[in-house]
Amino acid sequence: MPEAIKQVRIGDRALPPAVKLNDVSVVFNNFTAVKKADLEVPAGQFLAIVGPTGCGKSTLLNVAAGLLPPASGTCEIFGHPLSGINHEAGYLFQSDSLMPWKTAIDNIAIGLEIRGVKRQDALNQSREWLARVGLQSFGNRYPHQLSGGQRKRIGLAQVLILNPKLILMDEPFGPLDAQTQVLMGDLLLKLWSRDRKAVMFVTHDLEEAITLADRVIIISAGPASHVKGDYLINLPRPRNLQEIRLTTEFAEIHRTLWNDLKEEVLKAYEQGDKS
Ligand SMILES: Nc1ncnc2c1ncn2[C@@H]1O[C@H](COP(=O)(O)OP(=O)(O)OP(=O)(O)O)[C@@H](O)[C@H]1O
Repeated sequence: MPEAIKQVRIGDRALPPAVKLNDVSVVFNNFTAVKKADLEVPAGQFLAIVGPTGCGKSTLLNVAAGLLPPASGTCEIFGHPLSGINHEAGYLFQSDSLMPWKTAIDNIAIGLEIRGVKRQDALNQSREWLARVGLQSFGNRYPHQLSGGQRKRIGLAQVLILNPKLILMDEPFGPLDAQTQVLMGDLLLKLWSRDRKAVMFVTHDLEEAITLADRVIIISAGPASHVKGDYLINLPRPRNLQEIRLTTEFAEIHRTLWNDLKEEVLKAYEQGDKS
């Protein structure tokens, strides 16, 4: 196994993890989507979850978000059992969550206003976030007047302005073209490295997972998915996502993880052929 990765042992850390899934199973009607999954995300860790289509990546994220109660097993957030919505978490999903009738600056400010922050203070903070995501001169535009990548940047600011202790992302850059995906990844890492919140980042893209994350877990093909592989990624930070893909270390990590993932992808295809 290359030096830049190593297998992770779960359960030997001192601080309460941001997320701890213990023996979690999720059942939809009679279909067991996830079976007895164990997973810890330590505070401050950027964790990427990869696996073949339909393996249960979003399901695990939805359990951590408190949107989906497990049929059995437990979910703890920073050491406390989760019941109902996870209020420590901010979410960024594949689809835009911007309000079409509000300008960019108002879309970013809305979460603070809902929390009772005075409008002027919320707008001032929103302006700072517009600058951080490189859109300072786009504050008065409505979502339909922005590109897909610009809308994503507003969405990112909308989440981060609320300063969540945990960030949950479900293929957030999936709909973007390849170049914009890389630029968004660089921006995400730049913002994340300021205060290193815990992140659960779901993606089907192994390259994206390795370049962004401190740790990558591989989920087995469904049904009854579980955590199959768990790897720490010791690539140096700060990272330039375009350049890091060209390194020997990246190639070695990719080869190792792909060997693990490939089998599950093939299983998922076979199951798809039979259905
Ligand atoms: N509400 C639901 N009712 C019934 N089955 C569901 C429901 N939500 C998800 N599933 C099933 O559970 C399994 C896991 O779904 P999930 O969306 O978590 O997979 P995923 O790994 O995120 O997939 P993808 O990469 O394609 O987005 C799939 O077989 C899916 O069809």
